[in-house]
Amino acid sequence: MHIYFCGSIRGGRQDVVIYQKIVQKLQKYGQVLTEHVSHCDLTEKGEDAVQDGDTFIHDRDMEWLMMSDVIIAEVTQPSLGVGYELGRALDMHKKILCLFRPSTGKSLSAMIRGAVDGSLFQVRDYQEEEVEGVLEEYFNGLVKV
Ligand SMILES: O=c1[nH]c(=O)n([C@H]2C[C@H](O)[C@@H](COP(=O)(O)O)O2)cc1CO
Repeated sequence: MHIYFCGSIRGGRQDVVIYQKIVQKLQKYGQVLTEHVSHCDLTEKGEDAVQDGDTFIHDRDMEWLMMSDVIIAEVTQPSLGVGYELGRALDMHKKILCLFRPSTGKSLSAMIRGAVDGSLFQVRDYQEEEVEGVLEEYFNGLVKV
């Protein structure tokens, strides 16, 4: 299974430790194409060492998105890039799970929570310590579909 993980980069790296926890768990279910999003040495400048810069990043990520069977996004830290990825993935009719932590006091964008459709596009509110269980539940549910 190809898994696309979305998390904030230029939007801010405050949640990178949670991204690491999520990616480690996701790797039990398949290949995480965007593993770099969880690397603690990736700063909010982004992958500035990549040749051809932002066009390369965008085109590579869109290709990975197309190849993906499922998209998992941590959406607590708002990110333009993650919002864009989710909109594109929705148009591709991909299975999408957005993870949000209300305990931060933040309010998730209506353009994400309001996109929930009861099947392909899901939002799950969670607490940090629950994240592995939430992912297990989601992937066990996918197997049954
Ligand atoms: O260097 C990068 N590499 C990369 O893969 N991305 C993708 C993956 C992330 O899920 C998302 C983060 O977007 P943003 O940088 O706007 O927070 O965009 C984004 C950047 C920088 O914008």
